[in-house]
Amino acid sequence: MTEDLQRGEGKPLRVGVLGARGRMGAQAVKAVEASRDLEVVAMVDAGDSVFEIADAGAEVVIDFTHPDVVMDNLRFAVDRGIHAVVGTTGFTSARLQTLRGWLAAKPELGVLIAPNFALGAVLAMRFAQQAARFYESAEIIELHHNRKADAPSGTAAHTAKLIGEARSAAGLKPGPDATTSELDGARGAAIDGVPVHSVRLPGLVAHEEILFGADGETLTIRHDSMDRASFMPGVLLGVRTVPKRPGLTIGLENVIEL
Ligand SMILES: NC(=O)C1=CN([C@@H]2O[C@H](COP(=O)(O)OP(=O)(O)OC[C@H]3O[C@@H](n4cnc5c(N)ncnc54)[C@H](O)[C@@H]3O)[C@@H](O)[C@H]2O)C=CC1
Ligand SMILES: O=C(O)C1=N[C@H](C(=O)O)C[C@H](O)C1
Repeated sequence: MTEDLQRGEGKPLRVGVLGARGRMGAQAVKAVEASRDLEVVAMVDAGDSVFEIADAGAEVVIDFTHPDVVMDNLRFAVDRGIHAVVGTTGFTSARLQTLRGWLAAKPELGVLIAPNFALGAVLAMRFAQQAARFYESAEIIELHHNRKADAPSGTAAHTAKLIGEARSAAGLKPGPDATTSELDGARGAAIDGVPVHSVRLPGLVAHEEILFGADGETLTIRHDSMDRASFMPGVLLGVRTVPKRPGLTIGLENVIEL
């Protein structure tokens, strides 16, 4: 059965891409264009008018832009009743609260925010969440290309939050750590009690290592995206699913149902 028939409409879903000339946006445009059941109707980047998205009749918008502009983009999409699939980072709990408020006025609308669209990264986060209750001590190292705008990565921040929540649910506190003298930044940034270390190097794409330690053993969970192609199946799944998922969904794991 073709994807068109699966949608039961025979008409491709109309997609607008924000950040269309960026590293991720450009790949997303290609991936959507290669899908028979989807159609790119607007490509918008910095300096273009966001109104092009609405004027073109986009039903879903994909956002891979910048943490500084993503909330304005979402405000625009929600106001105009356009579903959104968001890969851009920078979602604090205050931002998510604001977004939930906007969506309350549009109960039919779906917004999916995924810290990472790569299947392996989603699995790594899930495995880390499962391991967290068995280990008091955990640290994260995230490694990315040197053009990345933000640190730590959205994926690392989300992973740390999942570990923190799993530990609290199990009644665990962060494990003993005798280091009392340190150069600023040497132990990374603490997120929910988990130290997160960021590496930026040309040659890298997107990588994460989650390390757990206990007496006499360590457990390392590692994921590597060597190519941005790794994100595209997740992005396409998000685009096809979001019109059927009203409200705010955070994390691709809720769409794949691991
Ligand atoms: N969730 C995921 O799986 C992934 C998320 N990301 C995130 O996606 C975001 C973008 O990453 P890259 O593509 O590597 O960055 P990039 O810098 O290559 O692309 C961003 C693009 O957005 C454009 N832009 C800036 N302001 C805009 C606006 N107001 N309207 C439309 N376009 C605008 C820029 O001109 C640029 O072309 C980052 O936050 C990054 O962390 C990146 C890879 C995977
Ligand atoms: O900027 C990137 O490249 C990536 N950003 C996302 C993040 O911050 O977690 C996802 C992935 O790590 C690639």
